Amino acid sequence: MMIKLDPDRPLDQERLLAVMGCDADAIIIGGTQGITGQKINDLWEEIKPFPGRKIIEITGAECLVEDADEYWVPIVLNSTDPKWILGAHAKAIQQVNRWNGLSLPGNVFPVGYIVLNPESAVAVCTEANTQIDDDHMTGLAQVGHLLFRVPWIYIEYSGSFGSMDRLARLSGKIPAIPLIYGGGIKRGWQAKQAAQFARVVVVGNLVYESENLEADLREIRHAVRRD
Ligand SMILES: CC(C)=CCC/C(C)=C/CC/C(C)=C/CC/C(C)=C/CC/C(C)=C/CC/C(C)=C/CC/C(C)=C/COP(=O)(O)OP(=O)(O)O
Ligand SMILES: O=P(O)(O)OC[C@@H](O)CO
Repeated sequence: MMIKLDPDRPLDQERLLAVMGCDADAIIIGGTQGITGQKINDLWEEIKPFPGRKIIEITGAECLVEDADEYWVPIVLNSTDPKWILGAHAKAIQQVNRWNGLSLPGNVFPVGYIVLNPESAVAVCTEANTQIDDDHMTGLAQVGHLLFRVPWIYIEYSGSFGSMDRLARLSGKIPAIPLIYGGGIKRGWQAKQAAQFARVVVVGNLVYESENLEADLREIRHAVRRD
């Protein structure tokens, strides 16, 4: 289980402690809307003192904070606008080159998103084609992982619990491709289903909406535990 924190949403101390104490495999900082360097920095400073793996999802040059364990760079494989596949990246990397020379640190990894909830901000922002059929989705995952060598394919239903039948069919066709699932995980049974087909399950909105976050995260953690 990984937890995605949104720099654009306030997180009180109690929630922060529940997140940092729930034995997540990693904490990801990332989001689509209202992201500024200041907000990323503020959240980073809050989570930095805690042990555990911390990942920054880079959606622009302003997201660069130092000392993260990993930096994930999203590529929206089903975007209809090349900007979100490589255009924004080409611009941002030139800016990074100016600060950091021509090489990228070894802990920067692309992540191939397939965005499937048409109502989500990320689908709207990237003009994702969310109406793809199973074969198309499989092809995108294969191109991402086998051809572009993207280490992770992220099945993104952000804001809604997605189709586990689809996820099962996808993972059945391409069992060797490491999948991340995110979207609408609120209960243990949902996380357990998703974890049957995806190596990583991501929890997002629940962090801000749960009325008993510590217990909810414990339930989800327990549901996805593989040992
Ligand atoms: C020294 C040092 C720190 C070095 C680091 C160097 C480094 C990391 C260099 C990277 C350089 C590089 C190539 C950067 C590219 C940056 C860039 C412009 C990427 C574009 C990313 C992209 C496709 C963005 C659009 C889509 C998007 C926002 C994806 C984010 C992930 C996502 C699905 C979020 C969902 O958010 P959420 O808010 O939960 O959901 P809603 O949709 O409901 O809002
Ligand atoms: O906020 P939720 O719907 O849990 O989604 C989590 C994550 O996949 C968002 O990128």
